Amino acid sequence: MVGALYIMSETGDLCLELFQNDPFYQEKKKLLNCKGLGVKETLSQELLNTSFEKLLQFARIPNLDKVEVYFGDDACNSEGIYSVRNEISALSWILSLIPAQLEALREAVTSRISEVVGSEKEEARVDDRYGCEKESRLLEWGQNNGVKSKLQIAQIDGYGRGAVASQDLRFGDVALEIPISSIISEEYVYNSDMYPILEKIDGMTSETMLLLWTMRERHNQDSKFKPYFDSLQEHFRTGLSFGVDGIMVLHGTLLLDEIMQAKELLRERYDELIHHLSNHRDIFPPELYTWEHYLWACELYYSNSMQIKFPDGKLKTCLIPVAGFLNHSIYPHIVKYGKVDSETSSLKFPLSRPCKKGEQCYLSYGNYSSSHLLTFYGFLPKRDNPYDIIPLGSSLPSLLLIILEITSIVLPKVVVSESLSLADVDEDIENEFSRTSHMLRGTWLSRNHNIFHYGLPTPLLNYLRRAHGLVHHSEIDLWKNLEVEMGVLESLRSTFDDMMENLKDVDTIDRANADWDVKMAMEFKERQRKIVSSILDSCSAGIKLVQEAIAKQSV
Ligand SMILES: C[S@@+](CC[C@H](N)C(=O)[O-])C[C@H]1O[C@@H](n2cnc3c(N)ncnc32)[C@H](O)[C@@H]1O
Repeated sequence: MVGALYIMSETGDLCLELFQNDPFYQEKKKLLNCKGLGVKETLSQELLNTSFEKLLQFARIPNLDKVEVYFGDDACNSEGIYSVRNEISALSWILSLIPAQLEALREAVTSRISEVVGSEKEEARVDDRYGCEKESRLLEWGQNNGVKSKLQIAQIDGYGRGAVASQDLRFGDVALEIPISSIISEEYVYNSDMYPILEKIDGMTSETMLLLWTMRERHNQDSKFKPYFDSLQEHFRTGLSFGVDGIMVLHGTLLLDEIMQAKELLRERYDELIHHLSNHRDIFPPELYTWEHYLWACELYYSNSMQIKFPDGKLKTCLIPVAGFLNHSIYPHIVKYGKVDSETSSLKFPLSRPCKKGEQCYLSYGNYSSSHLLTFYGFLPKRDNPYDIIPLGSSLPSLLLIILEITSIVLPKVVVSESLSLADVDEDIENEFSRTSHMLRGTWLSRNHNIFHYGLPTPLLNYLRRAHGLVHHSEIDLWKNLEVEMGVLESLRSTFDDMMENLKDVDTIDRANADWDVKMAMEFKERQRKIVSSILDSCSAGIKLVQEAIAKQSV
């Protein structure tokens, strides 16, 4: 629940409200205020059909996620759209809450959903040479086991297998429905001979039990899920399977450490598990529990499992036959799918935006960065990923060091607008993002490159200004302290200059003939370079703007 939208019974007016328990309540309140809106708004009954724009403006804000809140209004396009994801969430949120009697309004929202997406349509290039026999067998199994589908499975260029709409699908249509009985969940472990052994192992989680069950069940010729296991890939190509050459290419990126640490952790866990299972060879045959098989199962769960809420309220990690063919997109069709419908005892995948016959139907795996998608899913999104952020925290010690150095060498100089009391200042500081949650991303995603913005995120700039001793409350304070602005931009530029230096490739690799992991690592590094280079360009352009302003002031 991101906020409320309800009809007042006495007047029939529509009420909109941002909930106080929203984790970004203060930031969202500010964003609403910037648009001339309050945290509670009422749209009168008579004006309802004409005040659609106001309704949408409001609805976007409760539906912003952490990254969108952080980059704020600077990332909006000229029509006020923050992102396709946010726009779809806002529109489907409105649609899910406005009552049937407001027919004209419902129609306006539905038609806007199709418009948002109109520009994001992607043709699926189906590779007809691939027979899809295993996939057809799984679909047939699905049909016999109560799966209802409006999707076809095909081999799609650049995606492996994928799901294509077999008819025009509209907002709200259920593309896929899977009965609970066809979902692989922890229940199968509890009913197996493994459970009495596994439950006695300290720290054993239901996820690990299910993983160990899967490793054996995959080879069971009589398994209820045989067509599903047969349809899975022999090898997953995720970051966890990167070879030495691929890893070497990642030198200079934060991803290198992430992958190395993830692999080390998995190896440690495997060694511990094997130690426990070695006394039960009849139930855990050693040939099925090798490191290679364990890594395969981990990659299967990372790239194919879903977290599903069951009617008992429990969140369970599941493997979902047929739904496992849905690929991810930054502009997904299916966003809300994580809850079993207790009336039908099935999991439904409804559309949040239309999908035409023949188009690939995409799911949202989550708002993940490309480094996460590469490590755990083994792909990079086709287009710019707005979640490709460079976090400023423990993973970026050099920048933090500079920030801390700045804090300790510059004498605190507090600039407060006359009209503000000290209490206002404290509240303002507390409401900012905490030091550890600052981030940067490609500055081409911002439309504000003016002085004091530079395409860089405002919360970070404000944090750095404060580290330079400047607490400001209006642009006038910034104009009066242009030397602080200069210091902020120069320290950022110097940090990212170092980062760029580390991202340079030492050797030239023959990309066309390189292995899959080397190619992917090169592509990832190239994207990192593009982001860092845009930050450097913004710093340089900003420094020029500030220099010009200083020169003008001194005339
Ligand atoms: C749940 S499966 C989807 C079906 C998968 N394509 C297959 O052939 O089995 C997830 C895997 O699909 C691939 N995938 C998902 N989304 C993708 C995308 N946008 N681009 C490329 N590959 C994608 C990745 O290999 C990922 O690990």
